[in-house]
Amino acid sequence: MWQQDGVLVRVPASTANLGPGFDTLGMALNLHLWIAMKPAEATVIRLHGSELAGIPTDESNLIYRIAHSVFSAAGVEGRPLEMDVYSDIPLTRGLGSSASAIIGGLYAANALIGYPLTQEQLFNMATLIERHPDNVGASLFGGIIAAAWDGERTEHIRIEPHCNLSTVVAIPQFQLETKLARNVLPKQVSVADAVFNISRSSLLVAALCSGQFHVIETAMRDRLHQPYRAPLIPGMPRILDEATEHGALGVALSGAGPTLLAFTDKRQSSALLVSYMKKTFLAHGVEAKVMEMGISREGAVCCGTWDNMSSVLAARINY
Ligand SMILES: Nc1ncnc2c1ncn2[C@@H]1O[C@H](COP(=O)(O)OP(=O)(O)OP(=O)(O)O)[C@@H](O)[C@H]1O
Ligand SMILES: N[C@@H](CCO)C(=O)O
Repeated sequence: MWQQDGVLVRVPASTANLGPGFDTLGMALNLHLWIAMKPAEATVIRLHGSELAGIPTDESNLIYRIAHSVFSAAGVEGRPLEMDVYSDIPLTRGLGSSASAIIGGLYAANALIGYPLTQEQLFNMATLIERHPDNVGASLFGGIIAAAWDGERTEHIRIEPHCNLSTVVAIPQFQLETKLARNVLPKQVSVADAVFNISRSSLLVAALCSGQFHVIETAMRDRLHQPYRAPLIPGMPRILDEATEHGALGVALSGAGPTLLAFTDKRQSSALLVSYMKKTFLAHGVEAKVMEMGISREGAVCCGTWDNMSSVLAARINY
């Protein structure tokens, strides 16, 4: 049952909420985490690239612990693992790094023992760990995900992204932990704010399904989390107000932030938007990497065996 040659798994980053769909909407992005995993005599974890600084390389490693939860859920006796991990996804920026690690650990371990668990089981396990289904759903299934979680089970529908839809992301150089950005949220909201978000979120899903881009500006507005998180991110209110004047279809905080994500139409240049977001963040004292980023239609995939990791590393960091 164990794949002795090991597995190589690739998982996309993700953006959550898309404005009004707090803890509900997620979308996969073209930035990736790679995990090579195989059974070994003793545990060895090697991290590659500059994005994983500070992540533990002993058995407290999140991916390692998650892999063992799969063996236990599948009724398989756990074994030590040799793992190589490389990531393009910056940590604690609102691009779903923790969700990609959770999905990567679940998916790689399940592949390593011959796929005893279904995708739905992996999704339920991932949501239980992350406590909301938006990022993990997007990383697992790719595309755009609308999901609901009742504390045990998740239901989701995957929406195929429209062929003309793309994004620009502005990634500030500072970190913001999701835990901190959730702690600033109110415990209760008004009916007026709840209705505001339900209407925008419904409109956004309809727009994404039907390709009616003209409503995205209105449909990405939010009153449940962005106003409370804005003081943590200098420049955010101005960019949310003005980005559509510079070519964005709509704009929102990506996940818990600090990254901002704008939807764009591929048929139009996004150069003006990129320079506007960069300059505006800078005017508020924030260095940010701003770039066009495609939507990943593919979720987590097994893309080879252990040996194939060397070519991933050679291509990504010139080993
Ligand atoms: N590849 C990885 N391996 C192990 N742990 C990871 C990995 N990627 C992320 N993590 C853990 O997840 C933490 C970041 O999670 P956090 O939820 O704060 O941010 P995020 O997932 O990047 O952002 P968001 O949830 O807003 O999209 C890291 O500090 C680290 O503990
Ligand atoms: N929906 C989550 C995404 C970040 O993990 C939030 O906004 O807190």
